[in-house]
Amino acid sequence: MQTPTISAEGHQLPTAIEPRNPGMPLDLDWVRTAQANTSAIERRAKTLPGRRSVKKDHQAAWLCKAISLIDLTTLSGDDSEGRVERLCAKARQPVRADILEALGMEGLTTGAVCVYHDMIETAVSALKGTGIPVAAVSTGFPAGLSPYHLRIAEIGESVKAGAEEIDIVITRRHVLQGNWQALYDEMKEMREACGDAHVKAILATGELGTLRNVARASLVCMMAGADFIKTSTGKESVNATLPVSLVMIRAIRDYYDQTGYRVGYKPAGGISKAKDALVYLSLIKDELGDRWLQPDLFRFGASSLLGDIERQLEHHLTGHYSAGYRHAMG
Ligand SMILES: O=C[C@H](O)COP(=O)(O)O
Repeated sequence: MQTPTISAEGHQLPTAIEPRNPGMPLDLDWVRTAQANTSAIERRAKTLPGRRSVKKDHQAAWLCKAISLIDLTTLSGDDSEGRVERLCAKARQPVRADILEALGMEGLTTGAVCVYHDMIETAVSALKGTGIPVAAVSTGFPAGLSPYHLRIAEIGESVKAGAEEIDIVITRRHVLQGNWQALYDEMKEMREACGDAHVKAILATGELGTLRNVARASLVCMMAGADFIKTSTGKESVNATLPVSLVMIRAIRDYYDQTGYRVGYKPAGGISKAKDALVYLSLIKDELGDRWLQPDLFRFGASSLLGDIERQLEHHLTGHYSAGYRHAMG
């Protein structure tokens, strides 16, 4: 991979902001013919971690790129204002100042901060003036089984509290029962409730049974206007995986080919190692191209990835990498 160019602000906004995905009528023929060749997908996914695709000279730049794409997350029952303020301080300055200075990356920030509704106001106030958006998980996260009208109302409350991005959870039952109309209607109403806020549709892929269901649910959510599709809440027993990512990324590519609209991708849950983040970036570059390696089209949902990236950047300056990282970097 070539060295990414990162602006002083750390946010690599595209020169021309494109229109958001407006969605389209539900196309059941397209949904029902969407397939996922499980064995081919799994074969390809197995080859990804071993690929040596980032040149050593470019390592630090790619790690900084990964930082700029993190939705720095805390989603715990014991979250407090103090914890969220510390998280926001980390989002504003993700890595030690001397490291950023040595790398010429002053001003680098994470892509966003992601919290529960109750912590939105704290996060908005801690991030004031930085341009870092607050994302809120919503709609009865993580199971999404609270009364429907309350799930819709929760979105409005979070937008009112200052969230610029809303991570909704879909009703898994609609996918498992093949009730694509119900999934479409739900997603569309949630999208509308977000108003100007961007909406990320969490599919909870670990609970959808098959890769084919993942492909179909991805398409339906995009048809209903999702700005991003996201793998997981981080609370399922299986969260982001490479096979699931391949299926979702290819659904995004098909949707772009058919409609001309770019939908973003957010793998989330269990991504905690710098070397894994680099595998994801390389996958996105291969399958979707450089345009998707921007914070408006790609995010990592992660609570502990930043710590490992910071360690690897420290080692970059001293020349001591961990074995796994060295292997991923080639
Ligand atoms: O959306 C983000 C995930 O909940 C974060 O999961 P994680 O704690 O495994 O990084």
